[in-house]
Amino acid sequence: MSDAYLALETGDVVEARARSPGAAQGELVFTTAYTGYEESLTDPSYEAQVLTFAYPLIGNYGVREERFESDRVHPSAVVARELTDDVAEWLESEGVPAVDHLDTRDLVLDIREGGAMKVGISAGPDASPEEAKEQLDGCPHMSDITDIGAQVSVDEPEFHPGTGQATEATIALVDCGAKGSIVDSLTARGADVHVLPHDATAEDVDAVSPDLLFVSNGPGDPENFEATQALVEYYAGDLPIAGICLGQQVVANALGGSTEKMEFGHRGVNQPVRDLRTDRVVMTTQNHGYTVAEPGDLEVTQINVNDDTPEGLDSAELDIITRQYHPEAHPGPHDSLDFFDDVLGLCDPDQEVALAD
Ligand SMILES: NC(=O)CC[C@H](N)C(=O)O
Repeated sequence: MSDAYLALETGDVVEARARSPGAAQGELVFTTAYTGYEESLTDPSYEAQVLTFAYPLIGNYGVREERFESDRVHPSAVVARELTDDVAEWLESEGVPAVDHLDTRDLVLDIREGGAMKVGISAGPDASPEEAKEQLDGCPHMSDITDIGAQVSVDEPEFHPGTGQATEATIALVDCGAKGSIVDSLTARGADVHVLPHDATAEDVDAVSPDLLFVSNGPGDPENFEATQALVEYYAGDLPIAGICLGQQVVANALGGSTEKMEFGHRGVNQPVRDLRTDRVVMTTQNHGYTVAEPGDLEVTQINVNDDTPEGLDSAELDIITRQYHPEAHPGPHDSLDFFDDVLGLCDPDQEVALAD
């Protein structure tokens, strides 16, 4: 007998095995990543989503805290063909429902055909299809979760001193749900990083006298990060600006561009990206469900090889550089780590960074 149920927006109820009990709701998405499950599960960008792993076995190299991207698990529930005991016990200790022993190939095809959809989950000894359907009925649309930034951002500024030697830059990093690896990539190159709340004001930014404003990754609809967008509007042209993933989207929205929801997004560790200036293709890690539709004052410098969506935006005039993918990704690939050298180059008036106009 099954002890877990997933109620989908298609009307189907899928039976599964409970590995961590509880009821949950969220936007059902899938990642094709075959490695990096600890990083994915602690990535704040997965807040309010139910993460399905397309790769069939998750947990085969254990659970180690030093690989975490934040201090908690962010998906509201986890779905896989087979979860190891290590991962199931970790998710149970975090109170995050998890299910396995279902055909995740079918689920991924449902998402590919129907788009990212809402799901309700009921798992454990008292689980029922009715409870799963109640969860589904109560699940909000991702774009309606207007306070999602507050759920993942620091409440107070935090300071992370540089550990490397390459630069003496000071960065104001607006935390919209930042992955630890972004801060680490900057401090490892010597930058002092002030992590500021998502709703930081210009006074908060001025208080740390930064050389550059950095907008982090984060969950949900970029249009719900109004305070962060206002900061970018305020500083554009006066301070160099960089961003990753949600950061790219917020920067585009601030500079006359627009964003839109994708059908099922890009989530995986082998997304090919072409640089339009060099024709070089790099492999990238991605996790996003929205995309820049119009780049506004920025120029599209990199595109996704699969669907031509913007992956990199620049402005030489405004000293802005953003990426839709994750150059900092662990365990990799690390093809695009030089992004951070370009970002820090923008802080140094003696350094030439070749940006598109
Ligand atoms: N990783 C991210 O920053 C994701 C950005 C945004 N929440 C999206 O899904 O598109």
